[in-house]
Amino acid sequence: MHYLHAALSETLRLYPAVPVDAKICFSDDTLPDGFSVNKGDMILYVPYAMGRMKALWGNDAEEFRPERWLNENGHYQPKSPFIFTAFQAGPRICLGKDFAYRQMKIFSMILLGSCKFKLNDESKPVRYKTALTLHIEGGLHLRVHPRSSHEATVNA
Ligand code: HEM
Repeated sequence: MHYLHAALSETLRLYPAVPVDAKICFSDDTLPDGFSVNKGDMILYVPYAMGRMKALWGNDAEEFRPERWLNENGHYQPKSPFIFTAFQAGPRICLGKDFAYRQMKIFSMILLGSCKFKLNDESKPVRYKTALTLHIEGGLHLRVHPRSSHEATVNA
């Protein structure tokens, strides 16, 4: 379960469901790095870009590597929500975060435990379309094969 939690976090790090998020300043302020903002300014933070920054994730930032979330005992280690911003951070952090992880785990276990998924066309690159939420351009076309009962038991 630790590895699955890590794999889901790694997926959201590289492909955050909310890739860009806007805020409006309520008052004039100075950010921690000295940058000044004025009342009414719109500020954007970009989880899609932050999830790929080498300064935050190291030189392998663009690699899908769930192990980066695990300690030496294979236990999941959460990152600061100010670094892993897929669910936002601070007092307005996503209220459904734990519920979302639970849903994703239940779906992954049921689907991956009973079926194998392959891209319909391995030669066709999967492209993303950034909008309010992250979409796959044209959808993701898959071939789904049921696992044999033996495989399902071994992998359970
Ligand atoms: C992978 C799934 C999800 C992701 C990536 C996600 C991400 C986010 C983000 C980025 C925000 C901040 C939006 C903003 O204020 O600008 C947010 C807010 C929120 N989310 Fe989620 N969310 C997910 C699933 C859910 C689920 C399943 C629920 C409810 C069951 C939920 C309930 C909420 C609520 C109520 C807020 C508003 C919190 C507030 O403004 O105080 N989310 N979410």
